[in-house]
Amino acid sequence: MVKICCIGAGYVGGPTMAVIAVKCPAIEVVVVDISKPRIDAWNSDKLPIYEPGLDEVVKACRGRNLFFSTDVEKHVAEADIIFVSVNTPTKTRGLGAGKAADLTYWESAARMIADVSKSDKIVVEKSTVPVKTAEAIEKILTHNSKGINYQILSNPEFLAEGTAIEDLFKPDRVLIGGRETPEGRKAVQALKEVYAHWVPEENIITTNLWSAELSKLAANAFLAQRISSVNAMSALCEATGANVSEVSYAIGKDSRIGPKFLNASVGFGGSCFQKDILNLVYICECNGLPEVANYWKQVIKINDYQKSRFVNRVVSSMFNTVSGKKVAILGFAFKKDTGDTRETPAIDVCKGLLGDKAHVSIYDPEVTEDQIQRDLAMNKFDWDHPMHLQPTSPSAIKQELDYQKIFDNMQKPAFVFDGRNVVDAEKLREIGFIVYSIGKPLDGWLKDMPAIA
Ligand SMILES: NC(=O)c1ccc[n+]([C@@H]2O[C@H](COP(=O)([O-])OP(=O)(O)OC[C@H]3O[C@@H](n4cnc5c(N)ncnc54)[C@H](O)[C@@H]3O)[C@@H](O)[C@H]2O)c1
Ligand SMILES: O=c1ccn([C@@H]2O[C@H](COP(=O)(O)OP(=O)(O)O[C@H]3O[C@H](CO)[C@@H](O)[C@H](O)[C@H]3O)[C@@H](O)[C@H]2O)c(=O)[nH]1
Repeated sequence: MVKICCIGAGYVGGPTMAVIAVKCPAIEVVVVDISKPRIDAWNSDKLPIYEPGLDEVVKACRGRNLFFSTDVEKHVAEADIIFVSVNTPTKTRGLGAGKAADLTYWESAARMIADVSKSDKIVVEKSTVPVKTAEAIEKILTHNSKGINYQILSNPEFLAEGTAIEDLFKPDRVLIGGRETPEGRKAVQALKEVYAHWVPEENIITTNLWSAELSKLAANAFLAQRISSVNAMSALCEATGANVSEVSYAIGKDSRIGPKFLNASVGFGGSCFQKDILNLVYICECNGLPEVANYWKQVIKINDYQKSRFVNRVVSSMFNTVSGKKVAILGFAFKKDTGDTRETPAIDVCKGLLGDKAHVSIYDPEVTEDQIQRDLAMNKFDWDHPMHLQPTSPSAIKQELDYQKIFDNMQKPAFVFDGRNVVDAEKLREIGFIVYSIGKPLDGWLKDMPAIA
């Protein structure tokens, strides 16, 4: 029986391994993590992450050929294929701080693999890493190899949160990069055979290591760039009376552009886009390509602009101050169908409003109050380190929450600011609200109160 061990039981490690286990009953899959609470949760009825369809998949194979354990070394030693799916956050200090990927967790996983292995291993990079990381990992492993043969593969993950199970069941493509040597090709083939249990062969792409590593960063950069492009248009729409939804629809009908990822928003969030673009920018700078670095940096600048433009719109429309005013925030995670708050634009919006002394009440059905408190107290980039390294919840910014706000109970004029273009603006206007929708023709009130980002 082939044995797979995945280091890192997070948003990627948990769902990807559960899907491998359910699709390959003859393979034993063990997911290991240094975080005991996380592993306990994977072994309980309340899984540590919320993803539609995940519960069913885990229940179908947990205890059969899918296991979750903190006994990291034992399972790594026994495995034939080791996936490494640990976090690769943005560095907060030292060389490349604020841009480069922090490979501390990756390096310690690699050193541990070198320490405990007694048989040949295929080591798969599942985490998103800078180009050439495989070379560094190879050095760590072979330097301490004790005659063991290691093959490093890059197999980046393209799942999106909220649709992880759907994406894993039917991936647009699976990408596997490996060394162009006989041993490298054999390792690529072994991993290909795992995916071939359910992914059509033509959707499994094989490349060299560096192409696979770079393709992951490039895919995220292209996706984020589309959002920044449409968000940049949304500002122009507001200034001209055009409607961004109509513009998106019209351009998306061009088959060369396509309709997806053209929804204007308060800005993209999530643990990947910003981190991976910053990483790309850093790699460009390190390779003496400042023009290319600046090009991609602009995607993040527009995203920051969009978030502050939204806050400024809120503040300016309420007579240039929200001090003492009650603002209800509906939704805090970075997108629907997830409880993940990493880099959610809601943090920037709430911090902007709190900075102007608003009284903020926040509700999200998938996010705990404790998590929201922690997010609003944390410094930029600190969120993507394992939970046990994060500060515990403070009480300083705790405010009374009130979910009962309806028009009749609100002070007038009453406002709704829609950062996702999800409310029925016309209906709300009929009730009497002043409504701001990103990139849509402005209500008279908002036109008279120009917001400067
Ligand atoms: N979240 C996504 O949607 C997504 C999608 C594609 C790729 N990625 C990439 O996948 C990687 C993991 O992302 P994630 O969202 O799953 O992160 P995560 O923080 O949810 O999970 C990472 C886990 O690794 C564990 N860990 C860290 N060091 C360890 C060690 N030495 N030994 C054992 N366990 C260790 C942590 O405790 C944590 O539980 C990142 O590189 C990310 O960029 C994420
Ligand atoms: O038209 C759109 C589409 C998305 N978003 C926002 O963009 C962010 C990211 O959304 P999405 O890409 O759906 O979720 P992620 O889980 O961050 O997935 C991205 O990041 C993952 C981690 O690398 C990759 O694996 C996925 O392919 C890539 O889509 C969210 O805040 C969305 O609200 C928009 O504002 N407008």
